[in-house]
Amino acid sequence: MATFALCTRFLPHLRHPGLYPRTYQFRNVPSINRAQHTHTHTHTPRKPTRLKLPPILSLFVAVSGLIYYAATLHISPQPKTLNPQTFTEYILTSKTPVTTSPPSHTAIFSLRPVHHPSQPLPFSEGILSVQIKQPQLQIARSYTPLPSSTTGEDDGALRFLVKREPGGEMTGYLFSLGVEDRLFLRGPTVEYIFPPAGEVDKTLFIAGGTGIAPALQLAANSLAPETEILWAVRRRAETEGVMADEVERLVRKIKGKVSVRVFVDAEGGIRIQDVERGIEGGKVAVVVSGPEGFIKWVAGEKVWRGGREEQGKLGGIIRKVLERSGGEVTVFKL
Ligand SMILES: Cc1cc2nc3c(=O)[nH]c(=O)nc-3n(C[C@H](O)[C@H](O)[C@H](O)COP(=O)(O)OP(=O)(O)OC[C@H]3O[C@@H](n4cnc5c(N)ncnc54)[C@H](O)[C@@H]3O)c2cc1C
Repeated sequence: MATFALCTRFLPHLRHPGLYPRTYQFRNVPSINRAQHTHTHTHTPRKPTRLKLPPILSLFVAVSGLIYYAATLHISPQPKTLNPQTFTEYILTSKTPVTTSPPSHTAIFSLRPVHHPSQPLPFSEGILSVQIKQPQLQIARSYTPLPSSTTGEDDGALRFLVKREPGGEMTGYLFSLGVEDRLFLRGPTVEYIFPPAGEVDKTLFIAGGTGIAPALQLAANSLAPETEILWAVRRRAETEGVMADEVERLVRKIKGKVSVRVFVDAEGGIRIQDVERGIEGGKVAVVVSGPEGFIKWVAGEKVWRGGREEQGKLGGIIRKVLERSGGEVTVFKL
């Protein structure tokens, strides 16, 4: 979430499917969190035996091989359902502004896949994002699916809370689309792996603006016994209308596990005491998500090193709180 200027140009020649064996990718996740399985396999080489074939039979074998190769080119097409390598087709089913009065800069986009997915997305692993393509400019940007609004069968539908950026290349395109228009998505990427059961007593999620989308996704799926969300917004209207419904629905669904507090900038925003109270008592995983400036103010800035975005030093309000009162805390900047 951190970089609103992040831009992924397509490099199709580097995206050979064989190079990406996973059905989803990981980003910004310390490798220590990932299970590594290595197998050692000993093998005694056998003496090679050479097969001698008559010339006519060799020709037959070669031609059959060519025919098989040509045929398999047609029977192994690109996957049709969401995958990290290729873009798959979705249809925009609705585009609902968060509020109409006053008109809001944010809207919830609902998408349905053209091809029914064979398996659900791994929401229980961690916070997932997917990329949406802007076909004219050949760019893609990441967006965070909101938790599912249905309790029935998973039909692969995805919903996104998107803020329209003035002059934004992708959001200008998204907001210009109409219902029934086609979009192209790839992913998912796991942006943050949930701590295993029993590892934390609570998650404190500090979200700015559309950073509420990963906060709700985490609250709906993580194993932490409690999630407290501090949601900072420029205008209260961003938390009303369909977003108020969204938050209320989740709070009802996972009763007692999640609380959401709204902080409006003009009314003072998030204060140091709010963060202090949030990390009191037990082991707390703090996750921060929102625009670059917000992340810097809350937890210090993320840094780019060797073409990769890294966590950077802990700073901002959280550092001040920990220096003042201590605490058993891990911090992750999305
Ligand atoms: C993992 C992840 C998840 C995300 N999830 C969401 C989500 O759920 N919802 C959401 O709304 N966003 C999300 N984002 C942000 C999203 O990916 C886009 O960055 C965002 O929508 C803006 O894209 P854009 O192409 O419209 O804007 P851009 O064209 O990238 O522009 C962004 C802003 O910068 C300004 N700008 C651009 N270039 C310059 C320049 N050279 N000089 C000065 N100003 C400039 C533009 O005017 C605009 O105001 C996520 C990002 C990440 C990395």
